[in-house]
Amino acid sequence: MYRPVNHGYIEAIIGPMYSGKSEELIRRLKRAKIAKQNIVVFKPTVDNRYSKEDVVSHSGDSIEAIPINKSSRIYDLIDEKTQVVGIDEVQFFDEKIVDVAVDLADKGIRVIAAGLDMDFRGEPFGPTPKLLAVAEFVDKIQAICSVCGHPATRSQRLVDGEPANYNDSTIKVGAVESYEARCRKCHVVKK
Ligand SMILES: Nc1ncnc2c1ncn2[C@@H]1O[C@H](COP(=O)(O)OP(=O)(O)O)[C@@H](O)[C@H]1O
Ligand SMILES: Cc1cn([C@H]2C[C@H](O)[C@@H](COP(=O)(O)O)O2)c(=O)[nH]c1=O
Ligand SMILES: [Zn+2]
Repeated sequence: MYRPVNHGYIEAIIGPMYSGKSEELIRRLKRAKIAKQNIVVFKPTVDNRYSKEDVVSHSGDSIEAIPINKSSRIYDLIDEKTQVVGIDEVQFFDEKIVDVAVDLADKGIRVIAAGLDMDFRGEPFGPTPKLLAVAEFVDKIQAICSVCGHPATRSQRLVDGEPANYNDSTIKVGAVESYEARCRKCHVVKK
């Protein structure tokens, strides 16, 4: 039977909240498992929303993951048998996550990273833009705008039901109580 040799590359799955990034990450990782690939999945410790240990989508799909607070920890937690590395919420990692992803791909590992491309202001979020530049494959996916039903590319942060202020802190873990998916036209940031 034909078995391809390991060939490393970086796959990025990006888009706003609720666009299906985690679902797609989980789908690819579960298929890699079916192919008997050795996988290790990471998430940032700050993301304790649905679970501390698992990657969990808004629709309830999940896969076991290792929470870490520093990208270099990945080296301690993989071994020579690791063939696929999954990373969720990549926007929350330090900038070194890009070098780690490149290094793993150079070593023949398939790296699949999912995360927000933009913060609630509609501005590039953390290390995601750099990761896109070095990725072989980028899937930018959309949610459904909660206002008009068109494809949503932005994450609307709401504070007491009102659009958040531009000067709010960038990181605020949350889901439906604080965020909606919106299109460019319906996205509002108070300045
Ligand atoms: N506005 C929306 N647009 C699309 N899907 C939504 C929306 N609100 C909730 N969902 C749900 O979110 C799921 C995607 O969740 P998830 O993979 O966790 O997204 P992401 O990781 O991009 O935030 C969809 O399959 C759907 O069930
Ligand atoms: C837009 C935006 C989001 N966040 C947080 C909110 C959630 O905890 C995650 C995104 O999760 P998802 O899997 O993509 O739904 O990020 C934030 O901290 N700051 C922001 O600007
Ligand atoms: Zn809209």
